[in-house]
Amino acid sequence: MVVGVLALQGSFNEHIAVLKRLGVKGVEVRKAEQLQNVNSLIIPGGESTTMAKLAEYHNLFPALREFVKMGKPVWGTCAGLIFLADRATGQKTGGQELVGGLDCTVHRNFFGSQIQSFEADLSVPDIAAKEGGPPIFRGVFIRAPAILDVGPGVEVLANIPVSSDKYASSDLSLQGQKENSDSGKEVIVAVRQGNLLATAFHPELTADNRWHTYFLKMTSDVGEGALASVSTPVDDLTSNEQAKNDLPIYQ
Ligand SMILES: NC(=O)CC[C@H](N)C(=O)O
Repeated sequence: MVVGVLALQGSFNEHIAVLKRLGVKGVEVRKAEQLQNVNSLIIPGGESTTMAKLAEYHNLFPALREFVKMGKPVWGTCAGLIFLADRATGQKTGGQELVGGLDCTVHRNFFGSQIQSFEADLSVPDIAAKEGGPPIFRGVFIRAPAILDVGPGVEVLANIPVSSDKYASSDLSLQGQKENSDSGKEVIVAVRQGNLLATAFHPELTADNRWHTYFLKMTSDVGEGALASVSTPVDDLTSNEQAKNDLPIYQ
């Protein structure tokens, strides 16, 4: 199994490091033809406008769309989620080209600027049921997007509560979003739609491999034969501070 990681900009090295930890070959993808040699693709976090400009420059969009249409597994983290969304709000003037395929509306900078980045515990029972370990996952949100609405074919994997002022200023109140049990408001931060997986946060910056092992199983389900044994150590689920400190500052 070979997993491609779009390597135009952003945290592609961190994803490749996790794949290596799991004994899987991760290859940097910068050209359309390289997509022919990978079973699945991770689109990393970074800065989606910059990434889109680079993808346009390298004429990657047609090949990326084709890859999605062929039913190959694609996982977008953060800026990668924005890439996969059919609809985006909060874009820079003129917007940006998207790969699309994921029936949802994403708000590019829902949680605010760089200094409003944060970490939070997320309840993701579906992934824990498949990958083992506790139902709580650490979410590292760096200038993160959020999903404002999803189509009927999209499975919501994780939500996060948001303050009522944030909620009121985001047009969500107009869209009849779900209220959680404490009668607070919440937004969607992880989804799956068939071959597409998307997270608004950065699992590659934690020591918890379960999002990656889940994606590798999506890859082996589609690809050739059984997945080489992939371990899921769940004894140390703390954030990888070093990896986070090494991240470039997104603008
Ligand atoms: N960490 C990230 O990938 C941030 C994404 C950023 N909000 C963007 O628009 O691209």
